[in-house]
Amino acid sequence: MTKPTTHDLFIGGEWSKADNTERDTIRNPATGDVLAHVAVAGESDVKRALQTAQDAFPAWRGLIATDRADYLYRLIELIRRDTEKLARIITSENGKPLKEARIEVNFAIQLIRFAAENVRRLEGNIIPGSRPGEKILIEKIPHGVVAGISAWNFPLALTARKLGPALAAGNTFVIKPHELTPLSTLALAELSVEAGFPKGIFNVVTGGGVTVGNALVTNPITRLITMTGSTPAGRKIMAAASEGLKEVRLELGGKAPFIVMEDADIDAAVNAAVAARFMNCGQVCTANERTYVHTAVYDEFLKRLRTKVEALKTGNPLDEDTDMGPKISAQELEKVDAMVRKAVEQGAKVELGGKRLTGGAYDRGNFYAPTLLTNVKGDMDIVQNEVFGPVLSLIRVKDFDDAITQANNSRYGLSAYMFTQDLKNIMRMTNELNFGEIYVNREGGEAAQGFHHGYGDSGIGGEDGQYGLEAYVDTKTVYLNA
Ligand SMILES: NC(=O)C1=CN([C@@H]2O[C@H](COP(=O)(O)OP(=O)(O)OC[C@H]3O[C@@H](n4cnc5c(N)ncnc54)[C@H](O)[C@@H]3O)[C@@H](O)[C@H]2O)C=CC1
Ligand SMILES: O=C(O)[C@@H](O)[C@@H]1OC[C@H](O)[C@H]1O
Repeated sequence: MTKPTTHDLFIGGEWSKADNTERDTIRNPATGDVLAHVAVAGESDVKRALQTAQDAFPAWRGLIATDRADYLYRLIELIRRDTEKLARIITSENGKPLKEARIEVNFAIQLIRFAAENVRRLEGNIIPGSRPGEKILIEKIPHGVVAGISAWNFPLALTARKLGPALAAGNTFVIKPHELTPLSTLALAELSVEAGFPKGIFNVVTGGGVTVGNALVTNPITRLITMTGSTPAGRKIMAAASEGLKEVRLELGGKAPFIVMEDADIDAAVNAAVAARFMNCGQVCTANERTYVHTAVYDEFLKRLRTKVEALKTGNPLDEDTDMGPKISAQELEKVDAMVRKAVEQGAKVELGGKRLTGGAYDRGNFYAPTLLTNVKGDMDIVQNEVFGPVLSLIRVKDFDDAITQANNSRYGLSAYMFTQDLKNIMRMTNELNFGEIYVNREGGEAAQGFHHGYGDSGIGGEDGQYGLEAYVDTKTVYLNA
């Protein structure tokens, strides 16, 4: 076991002690080992970080877009150089297998790269004026100080997803990583120094949501809040932001349906269903939370699915052949277990797993068995509430209309999946499924150039791609006369 590290806040391009001496203990969810002791910001520290970002704003916005992009390209090079180190930090703090952590580092690079490449395309408009000779210009301008609040499931990529467009567009940025997984964001801060970032454009304040997060949201300096996390926390943030009439972008939970029709390529569908459910121990907002299979292929699908789930190797996430690591925390583990118990009470059948993994190294971490439930019905709690864990619920549907009706019966609206070869079904599903991101004949995984956006309880705003980048700018209209 390596010695725990100690971390201060990152304000004004340097490490800065919090005004109090309190520290959060960060633990490895696979072993329980203490990884680090991290500063807990107080309200005065949050104010200081925001003021520093505010002071850095005029010079940063004054740079031409390509100069701002060049700083981001320098950061990207350093992230690429340190891929292995960053991946190991992600795996230690979050518990995802190292092979997935490497993918996350690359995704972080792609997200920042898209922002750097496309900031020159933040184009405005010139509109004919309402007086002779007049031109009306609508230009895109940065908001000012952007506050990021992120989740623990993709600790580096979620920071990158917000930092890239915020900075590229000329804003300055303060982020609060999740209190369970601040270490990869702090490592990114270290790299920003090496990249020569101007002081104050990127700041990190660590600590809890109700304290540090709320102080970021309510401070008048903050103009835009971009958050990833749970629906209840998103609601609170939106309510708190309303007082200052601030813009919010909230990327919240999901309850993706995964539809398999009778003409689907069954092997491809099974592989994708498993990837979309068990990646990151099921802790993904786009995860396959409800698998709807046409009755004509249900038995065959179940047979092949069972083989695939049984083969998943759960264990030490640092081992190259591990498929699934632990849940992030004991609390999350208990939540999932309680949901499975409730499903069984309501009539579900446990085909595989359905319990915490114990014995040997499992006793030290938050390990849950890859779980397969059948006899699941649409009105069960497990079909309505986000599991965010390694539990695949299989539901039989009688036909296409039944699949669409059941899939749409959710208060969430982020992602949906469908497997079918029939173009008519595909056309109908893409029209009728009430979800912001639909994967046809493939597993999930957003592209940096796409748009990651959900309806209903899944949030408001959206991120990534050109639409996501546009969220980080405001407009200014100029009536131009000589
Ligand atoms: N959209 C997604 O991808 C994610 C969804 N979740 C869902 O949320 C559930 C609970 O996870 P949590 O860690 O408890 O999520 P959470 O929503 O409490 O935390 C997300 C972020 O919001 C901050 N936060 C919480 N309350 C706040 C407040 N009142 N004001 C300002 N900031 C606040 C937290 O400190 C953290 O940085 C999971 O089981 C899962 O269902 C969790 C992580 C990511
Ligand atoms: O928070 C989530 O789970 C999603 O936004 C997630 O972030 C990076 C992954 O690629 C997404 O699915």
